[in-house]
Amino acid sequence: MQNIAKWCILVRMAITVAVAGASGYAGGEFLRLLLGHPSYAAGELEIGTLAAGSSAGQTLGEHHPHLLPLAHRVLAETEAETLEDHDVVVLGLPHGHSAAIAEQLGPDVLVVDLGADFRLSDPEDWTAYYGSEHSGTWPYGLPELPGAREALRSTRRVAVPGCFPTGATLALFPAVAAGLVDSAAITIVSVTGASGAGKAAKVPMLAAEVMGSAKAYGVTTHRHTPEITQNLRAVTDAEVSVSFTPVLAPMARGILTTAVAPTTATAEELRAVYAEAFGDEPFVHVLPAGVQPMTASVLGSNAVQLGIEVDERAGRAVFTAAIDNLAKGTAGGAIQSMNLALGLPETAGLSTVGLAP
Ligand SMILES: NC(=O)C1=CN([C@@H]2O[C@H](COP(=O)(O)OP(=O)(O)OC[C@H]3O[C@@H](n4cnc5c(N)ncnc54)[C@H](OP(=O)(O)O)[C@@H]3O)[C@@H](O)[C@H]2O)C=CC1
Ligand SMILES: CC(=O)N[C@@H](CCC(=O)OP(=O)(O)O)C(=O)O
Repeated sequence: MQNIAKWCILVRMAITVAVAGASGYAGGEFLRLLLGHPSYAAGELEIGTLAAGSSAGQTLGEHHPHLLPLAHRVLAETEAETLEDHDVVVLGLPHGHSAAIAEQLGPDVLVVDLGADFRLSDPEDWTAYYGSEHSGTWPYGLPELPGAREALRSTRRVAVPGCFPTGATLALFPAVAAGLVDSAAITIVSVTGASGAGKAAKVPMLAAEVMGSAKAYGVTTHRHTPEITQNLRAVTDAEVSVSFTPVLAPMARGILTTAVAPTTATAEELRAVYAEAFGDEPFVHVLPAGVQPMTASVLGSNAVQLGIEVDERAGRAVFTAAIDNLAKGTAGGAIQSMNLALGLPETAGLSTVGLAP
């Protein structure tokens, strides 16, 4: 699979990509990024079937008027028959819908699942938080996690991380791996924009309800808690316990995570560990001491901005992370993993330049 890109170029065939859930936020953002991908511009990557659910038969332009070059494309039914015969199939479907499609796609097809179905390795966690039977576990699409990049290079199945776990994991794992924080007492609060809920959320997300107000939700029960815990357990033998609270804020995109854990380390010690972990990472930027990340700086980009401070009076490390939930938190992370799995440059089609103000 790694050589698919090379092979396609050699025989002058384009890599074909199908997107299910194309009418949704995540599918739409994946297409936006694909339209800016250098392989698409070079004619080496083609956008094939675009599929949806209730919107099948409508044009993409009715849902994503900003995706002008694809606006005329008619959305197909989401069935294995409409998606097979592509080199890459991206699934931007609600939870629980990916397995039935994926199992009908051949083992040579690179399937990139933007949903949660294949992220968790513990079936009990899955059933406890999602209430259905576990479908399985695929390589996790967070290349910055130790060992993940290597696994992604040789895979034909990718489980793209949840948007909150992306920011929280990157904010915490170097300190947890180095044993510099008490991983049994981690508290995470993430402020998120409304697009995280998907366009299907409708009523609780109407402008009248979201604008001018902020509200915690999923308190003590959010399904990203086991995903964050799983990621941190992968880098330490110490106990890991995470309390996670998301807060809905009146913005369209972006997640600002604040993760706090007891520490006896100094900020300098923590910074040295993060410099080592992320020094060669193209998308993760540790900000200078005293400078705090903000979501506006990363909007539309695949960048992750991290802040690292120690509250010496309280004996706690305070990590902050800003991502765009639809970019690095979903579609950008998916493109990054797709690039790795296809043998393309990892950063192709992905910007680190945000859209501000
Ligand atoms: N939004 C975000 O920030 C993030 C989203 N994700 C994940 O990405 C996936 C998509 O989310 P998002 O785009 O936000 O959601 P949306 O509600 O915006 O889009 C959902 C998409 O799935 C389609 N769909 C819904 N039901 C079915 C069905 N039964 N069969 C086929 N297609 C169906 C919809 O088509 P139609 O409208 O035509 O019915 C639409 O294209 C989810 O698993 C989500 O958890 C992951 C990380 C972040
Ligand atoms: C604002 C909002 O509602 N956000 C969503 C995050 C969705 C997401 O990123 O992740 P999944 O792929 O795991 O659904 C939520 O809290 O459920």
